[in-house]
Amino acid sequence: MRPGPVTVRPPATSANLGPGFDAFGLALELRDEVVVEALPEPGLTVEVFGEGAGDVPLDERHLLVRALRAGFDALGGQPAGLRVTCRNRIPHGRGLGSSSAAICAGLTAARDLADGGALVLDDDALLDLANRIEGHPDNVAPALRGGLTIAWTQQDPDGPRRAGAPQKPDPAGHTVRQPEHMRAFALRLDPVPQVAAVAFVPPNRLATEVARGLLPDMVPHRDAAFNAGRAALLTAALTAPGLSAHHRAELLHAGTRDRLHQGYRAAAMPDSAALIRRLRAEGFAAFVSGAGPTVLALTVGPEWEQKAVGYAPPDWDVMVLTVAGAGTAGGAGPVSGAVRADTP
Ligand SMILES: Nc1ncnc2c1ncn2[C@@H]1O[C@H](COP(=O)(O)OP(=O)(O)O)[C@@H](O)[C@H]1O
Ligand SMILES: N[C@@H](CCOP(=O)(O)O)C(=O)O
Repeated sequence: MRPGPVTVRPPATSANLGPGFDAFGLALELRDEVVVEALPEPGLTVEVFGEGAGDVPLDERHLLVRALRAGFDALGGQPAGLRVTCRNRIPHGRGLGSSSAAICAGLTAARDLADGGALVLDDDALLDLANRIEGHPDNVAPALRGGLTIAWTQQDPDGPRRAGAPQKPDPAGHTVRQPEHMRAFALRLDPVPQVAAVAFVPPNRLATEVARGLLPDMVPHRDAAFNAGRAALLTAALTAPGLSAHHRAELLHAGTRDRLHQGYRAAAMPDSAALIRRLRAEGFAAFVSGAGPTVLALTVGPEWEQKAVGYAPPDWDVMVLTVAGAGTAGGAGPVSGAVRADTP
């Protein structure tokens, strides 16, 4: 174990993007900053500045600490003591992936502090472990890989024998929500550089767990078929080169329609639903970011960004965000994934 400190900067992420429920995710250039140090003396110190300060627990229940512990468990051992400093900018409980950012930051920091960490917990194992903690892969995939990601889970023939996979939930509750044999995978794509996102963040929160509870067990076949087609269209609208801005905006608008989750959740976020209707009527590719209540509009250039910003309700925050890790898909270097770690 190295003492560090290690600094990790996980990005915000927007999941679903309309039709890609639990599959699509986009990394956004809005980052928390976390510094983690392994100490020789026992003890845990957690400091939080910015988002979540005075709100999140400062002990072993802290989400990032739980991820650190799960990471160290997978890597073979815990350090004697830990000091964690969080400077948070990603809003909590708004659908911008704050929990995924914390989980991915914790796991990445644990891996960076462990000698030979990347050999035991490679990028694929890290994604899988992050998904086990978060419970769905669509935020952790872009947080770790950057850009636009399509994530999925499938049965793992190696099951619990696979390196890095926790054998069972440990007594301290270090979280294993996914069934042991379902493994997470992700494909990373690069949206064209003109694409950015305008995030409209309301003052109220909606916990993802609560929003997931609003979804039905079954959906009509025609709705599933509708979403499958729109999801395929959205992938092309985000990544196909050579389209005019006008044509791309039209395809993004059609490609962000959804019938599988937003309608079922609308009653829990009526102001977001109303803003989406307004933006879509003006031609913007607007949808609920993750489980909400943030609204995201995909844009195709500065004029679209400026026009979209004008629709922000008075007491909401509005941010124009570029895609995090854009242009580095498959590339080498510290920003090839979206979580950036600096070790001295
Ligand atoms: N940086 C963080 N540090 C500690 N806990 C966090 C952090 N980010 C998120 N959380 C926990 O996750 C909760 C939000 O998760 P969730 O409901 O999934 O919303 P989000 O869409 O922001 O991910 C917070 O209320 C907090 O308990
Ligand atoms: N697919 C999930 C995404 C949740 O994202 P979050 O940022 O709100 O945690 C869902 O829609 O439940």
